[in-house]
Amino acid sequence: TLEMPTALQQKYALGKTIGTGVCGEVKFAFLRDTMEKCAVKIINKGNFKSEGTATRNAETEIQILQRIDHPCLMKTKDFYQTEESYFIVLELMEGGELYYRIKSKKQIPEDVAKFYFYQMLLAVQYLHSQGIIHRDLKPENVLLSSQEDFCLIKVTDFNQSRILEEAALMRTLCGTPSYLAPEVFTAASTDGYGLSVDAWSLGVLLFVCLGGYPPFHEQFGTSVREQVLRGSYTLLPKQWSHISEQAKDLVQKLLVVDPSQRLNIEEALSHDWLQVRLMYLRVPPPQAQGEASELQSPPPQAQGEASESPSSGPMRGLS
Ligand SMILES: C/C(=N\NC(=N)N)c1ccc2[nH]c(C(=O)Nc3ccc4cc[nH]c4c3)cc2c1
Repeated sequence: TLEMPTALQQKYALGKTIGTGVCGEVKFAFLRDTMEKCAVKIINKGNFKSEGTATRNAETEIQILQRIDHPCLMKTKDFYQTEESYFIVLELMEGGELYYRIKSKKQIPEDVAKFYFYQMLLAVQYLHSQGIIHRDLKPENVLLSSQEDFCLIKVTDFNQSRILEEAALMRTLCGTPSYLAPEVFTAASTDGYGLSVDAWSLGVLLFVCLGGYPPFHEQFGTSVREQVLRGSYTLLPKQWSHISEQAKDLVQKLLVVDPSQRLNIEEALSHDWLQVRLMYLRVPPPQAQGEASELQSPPPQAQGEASESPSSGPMRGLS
């Protein structure tokens, strides 16, 4: 059985396991004195093969979890550790993992997928502004705040994340640059690749939300590695025929093999698919020339958008 820190037991009552991952599980819990619900992610140190990287990853992750502050990123409420495990207390996301929402619903309605994807973009835009590459964006690491379709999402699991080693890169650039390879200047981090890896993963996430199946999968013949390296995927008509051209355009501009040609987060946020169009601005058909475009009275709930200009910026209220 798992040895729990007494301090954790005193402060929190732990309940059943609500999620299991590669490196641990998530348990339901509540704060004893306020009965506030939360989730405890238990990360086993033991099953880390190479002692070195794992502990460094975990330390980086804890550092990131305690440092980030954004509505679409999971924040740590408390942290404990024992010899063999880390215990991270987090906000409880009642809707569970996006992974199960996709699994049960197959395809997510396009406007719901847009709402989720917009929040993922804001979360990753914030991470990148903090010099953090997530590197492991997948449906298991996107959590939903409720069972509702239009709910808030939070991105989590920074185990693979890297903080751009500005310092290391600066030290490198201090030396004589004449022997430095070009990619060292362009690499946003010392690992030789940059922020663009997250844009690719977001493309895969958007594909799965809209299409209900993954773009790259071992059942499609060649190895997933081959499919990814070639950027070869198929938009099956059955699933994609009713998806808008703009949504497909955004997916295709993210799933680009050459990172320099791939959309970055800012460009994705400015893509047409994510701009809010005034749904109720009706322009008369061409033959009715001269007639001013009439503005129907907006539906009550859209009141807030009434003031937006037709080419309004991205969805407001979340950024
Ligand atoms: C911080 C972290 N991972 N870090 C590492 N793997 N090193 C992580 C990963 C996955 C996670 N999943 C959750 C989480 O709240 N999951 C979850 C799963 C199922 C249900 C059902 C209702 N609420 C749920 C929440 C928190 C969480 C934190």
